[in-house]
Amino acid sequence: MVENSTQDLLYTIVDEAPELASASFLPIIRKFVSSAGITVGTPDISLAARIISAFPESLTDEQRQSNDLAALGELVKTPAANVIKLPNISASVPQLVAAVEELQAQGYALPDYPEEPQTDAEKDVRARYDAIKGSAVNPVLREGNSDRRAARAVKNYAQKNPHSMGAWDASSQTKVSSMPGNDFYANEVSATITAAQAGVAKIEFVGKDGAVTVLKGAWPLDEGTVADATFMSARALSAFLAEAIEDTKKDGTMFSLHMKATMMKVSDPIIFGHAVKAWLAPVFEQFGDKLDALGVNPNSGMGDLLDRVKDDAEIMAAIEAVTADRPAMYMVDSDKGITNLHVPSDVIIDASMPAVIRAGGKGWDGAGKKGDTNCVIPDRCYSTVYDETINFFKANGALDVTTAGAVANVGLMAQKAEEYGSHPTTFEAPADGTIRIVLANGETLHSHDVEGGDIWRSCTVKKAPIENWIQLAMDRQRLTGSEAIFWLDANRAHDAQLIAYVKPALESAGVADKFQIMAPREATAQSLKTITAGNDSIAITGNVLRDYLTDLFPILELGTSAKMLSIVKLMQGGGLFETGAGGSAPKHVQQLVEENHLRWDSMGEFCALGESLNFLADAQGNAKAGVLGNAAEVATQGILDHNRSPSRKVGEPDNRDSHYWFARYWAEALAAQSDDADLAAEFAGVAKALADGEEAILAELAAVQGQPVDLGGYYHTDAAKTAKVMRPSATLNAIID
Ligand SMILES: NC(=O)C1=CN([C@@H]2O[C@H](COP(=O)(O)OP(=O)(O)OC[C@H]3O[C@@H](n4cnc5c(N)ncnc54)[C@H](OP(=O)(O)O)[C@@H]3O)[C@@H](O)[C@H]2O)C=CC1
Ligand SMILES: O=C(O)CCC(=O)C(=O)O
Ligand SMILES: [Mg+2]
Repeated sequence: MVENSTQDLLYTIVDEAPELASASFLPIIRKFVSSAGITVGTPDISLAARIISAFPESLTDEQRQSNDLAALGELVKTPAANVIKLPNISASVPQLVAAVEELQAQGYALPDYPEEPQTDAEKDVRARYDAIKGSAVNPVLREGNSDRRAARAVKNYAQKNPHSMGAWDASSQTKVSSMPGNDFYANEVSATITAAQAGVAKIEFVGKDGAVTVLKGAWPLDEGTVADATFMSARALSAFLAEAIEDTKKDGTMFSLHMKATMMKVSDPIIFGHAVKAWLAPVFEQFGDKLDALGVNPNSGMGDLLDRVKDDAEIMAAIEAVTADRPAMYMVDSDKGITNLHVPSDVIIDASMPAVIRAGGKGWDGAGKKGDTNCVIPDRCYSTVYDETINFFKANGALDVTTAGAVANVGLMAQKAEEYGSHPTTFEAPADGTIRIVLANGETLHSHDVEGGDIWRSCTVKKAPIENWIQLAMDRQRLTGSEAIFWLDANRAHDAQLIAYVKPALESAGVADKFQIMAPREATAQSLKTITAGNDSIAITGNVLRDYLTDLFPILELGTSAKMLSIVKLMQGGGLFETGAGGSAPKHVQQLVEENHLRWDSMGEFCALGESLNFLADAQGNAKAGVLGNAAEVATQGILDHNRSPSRKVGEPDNRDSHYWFARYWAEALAAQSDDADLAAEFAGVAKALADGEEAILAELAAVQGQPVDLGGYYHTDAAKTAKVMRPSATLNAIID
């Protein structure tokens, strides 16, 4: 990516819906910013590109691609970084395998994903694929803490144009179920590394026979790092899941499981696998050996399992019998029979729980019927947030969007903070024994007795990111004057260590009276009360709650997290501007392919673009960039004022129409400003052409909808075919190109 790193602005190439949107929007951006001499690079961090770049030796010269993610990971550690980052796929194993198969079918001689690697060569292939799996991009790029909030204009728009919300009533049977104990919450221990303890540590497993296996060596722990260890008992988890299924049946509700198998790529697929086994327990008991022989891995989900056993009538009959006896199950797509347990990447807690809550506590069952659901979230570290939210709405009714205030977030995220950085230090205990952290000085920091199958993990967060996060919180509070709450639980080992950083920092800055420290449950209740009264709150949280709350509150307040401003102030001075707080919306691609309508809302891209251009103006003293940035903000406002966001339904304006309008408002704002006469003169012509072409352009965009389209791939689409689909207006293209 030598070439990208010298560009003024980097706009990432990703996957699925946001990438389709880029096919239409990027040419517009390029045209506008080139007038200010701003160059745009496009580092490719898509799942397909990351796979391709990992196996150069298997590919032809033409097929090979550079490792743009690694280069970008270096760039974000420099003040020069100015990156607009769109959401990308964090792949589960079934998605990774599907992407590899698609590339193979396109002629890429990639190795298969080895399910059970035996030889050294297979182990090497597996290690390369494992590095691509799960949340492999965001932790690399997020070299700063997170500032996510709704721009004022976006919030005003939502209050004036409330989205639909399901009603909540006190008789709702929807609830959250979590383990009573022996989970990550119960077993957590934590310490802050002292100077005497700093150095290269290791994680060891000690068997009952005293034999020591190093699970992770060469593990540097710096002074000031908060280092935790905890585990979830596999036995307790299985018992809990079996009970939760029975309990759901008694309630007459539907069973749903909410977790983050993508970001927590080691622990959560295992937990997910336990749920698959619990659901089909009698089948696993009776046919365990056969299932093994067929290569069934419950962690990959029911979809993979069914695919492997479909020709075995006996097993299929047993599955049918168990299913008939189970409660209803929460569906991802009831029309297609895709259940909650189909693949670990379909139900992702940050998006899935808010969707249930926004709908008034409702999910959809296999018959396509709406109903109450038992939301199973095994671990208690954060489940209390959802439990409290549900209790609040049962007691108070749904949020009134027209008057509600906003919850912004300041999230501790930098340098692979906390749980989301823990996959290299998460292990399934190989047998009964002890797992311990041994420090450079020989001291044992933490030690747990475990049983085979228990999920043990260590999470760390470094000192500089913690201090930067507290500073960012103080800045945001000072700028807004809002209520500000550190969501930290004094009774949780990790949080207690953070509180030991937070309290003295606030006191020495003389602002302790401006902040509160509350456990997640209490903070949830307090924040909901605050926004219900029409006031704002800042949630200052760790990395997991950053993720969860920046979907939960925006989805309740704005109807979607796609409209969020999502700024990562890089610790070395650069800027990373994420677009919205949501994901890559696979359902939107499906709709485009079936009926050529893309309902993806680019509001996140619009907001990020304005921020990035204004950042560039400051960083490079490029006044023209500032003029473009201010005009982009006016255009964003125009989209809101004139209701130009995409509609959900085929035949109505979609994502492409919104890009036309954005270009038009952007050009008009540039023509109208008086800070830069050259830009005003140039864009007066563009604005006129766009206005004159309005009727033709909108007609050309509307004409293509309603028919299926071919993108030449899913994970690795054909660029020419995609451009053809996403840029169907010859009149618009003639103005832009
Ligand atoms: N920053 C990142 O890189 C992130 C990546 N991801 C990845 O994205 C994928 C999908 O994740 P998932 O949990 O399904 O979450 P998504 O946020 O992609 O989808 C959930 C739903 O939110 C709505 N939505 C999200 N974004 C938009 C948008 N811009 N415009 C309109 N509606 C939107 C859609 O609702 P509806 O269908 O009702 O229209 C969508 O189905 C996964 O691979 C995940 O790992 C997830 C989060 C962040
Ligand atoms: O990295 C991921 O897998 C998802 C990121 C995410 O959900 C978020 O940052 O909000
Ligand atoms: Mg998220």
